Amino acid sequence: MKNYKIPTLTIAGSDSSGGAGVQADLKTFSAIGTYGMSVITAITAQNTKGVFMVEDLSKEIIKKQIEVVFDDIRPKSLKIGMVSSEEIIKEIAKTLDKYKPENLVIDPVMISKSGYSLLKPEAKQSMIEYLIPMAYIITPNTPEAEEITGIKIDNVEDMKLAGQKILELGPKFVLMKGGHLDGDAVDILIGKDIFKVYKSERLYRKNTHGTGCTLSSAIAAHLALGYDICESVKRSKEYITNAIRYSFDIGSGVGPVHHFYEIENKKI
Ligand SMILES: Nc1ncnc2c1ncn2[C@@H]1O[C@H](COP(=O)(O)OP(=O)(O)OP(=O)(O)O)[C@@H](O)[C@H]1O
Ligand SMILES: Cc1ncc(CO)c(N)n1
Repeated sequence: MKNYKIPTLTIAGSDSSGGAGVQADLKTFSAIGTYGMSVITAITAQNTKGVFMVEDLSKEIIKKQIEVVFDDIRPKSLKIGMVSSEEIIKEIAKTLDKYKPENLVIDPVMISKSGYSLLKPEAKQSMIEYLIPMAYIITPNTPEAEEITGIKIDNVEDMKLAGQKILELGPKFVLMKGGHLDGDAVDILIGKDIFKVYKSERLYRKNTHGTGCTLSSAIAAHLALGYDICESVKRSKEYITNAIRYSFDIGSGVGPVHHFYEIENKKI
């Protein structure tokens, strides 16, 4: 059930076109029905056609945003999206370590759909070392899982293998996203005693900007509302599938998914 007074937080980059990053996260929190807050790590000059410029914020202002939010409105869940440099990753890990947050969802953002690198290559190792072990759940797509594990992923069997290897890095759960493979959109949830497959039909849509951001923030919102991990992933998978189903043309490139499909399709 929605509860707009339950605080959820995103720590991520800003997408000026509103389809991905912090903007997608806040829309998702609102659509699922929680109170959304944001710590911005970087500004991207981005639209539906691509990413044109990126500027990181200083580690000092990132740290301060986290501290003032936690000291005043402790989130019930949070997600981490774009964190581009080693310096920023270390600062976030150090700052969060003080607060021992529950329900930390990590979306290990590396490359935008349009091919722009959002994580500096040399920062990958610090993400593996400092951030991934803190995660309650991490949600890599297949190229990200390949980068993290070195395993080439061509099918569901490879996804399972890579997922197990990521689990050994320390997160409680791994959700391997299969959106980049052919056929049905199959995601796999792996934990010490959990193995679950979430399958949806593949939707042939042009407008898929922000799918990964939206799924991870939907999981964070559902966890904050008190659903367990399996139910949170199930509901979030349904949400992203419908958001893709009702995605729409805005701008001339890859448009956004529809965060508020439920409201728009409801007869008033
Ligand atoms: N064409 C599709 N039809 C149905 N579901 C899809 C499709 N593409 C992706 N998904 C689902 O959307 C969710 C996000 O997966 P995806 O692999 O696209 O994430 P991502 O690559 O991290 O996204 P982004 O490019 O925004 O970073 C997953 O649940 C995936 O199965
Ligand atoms: C700011 C931002 N974060 C994440 C993504 C996902 O690819 C994006 N395109 N932009």
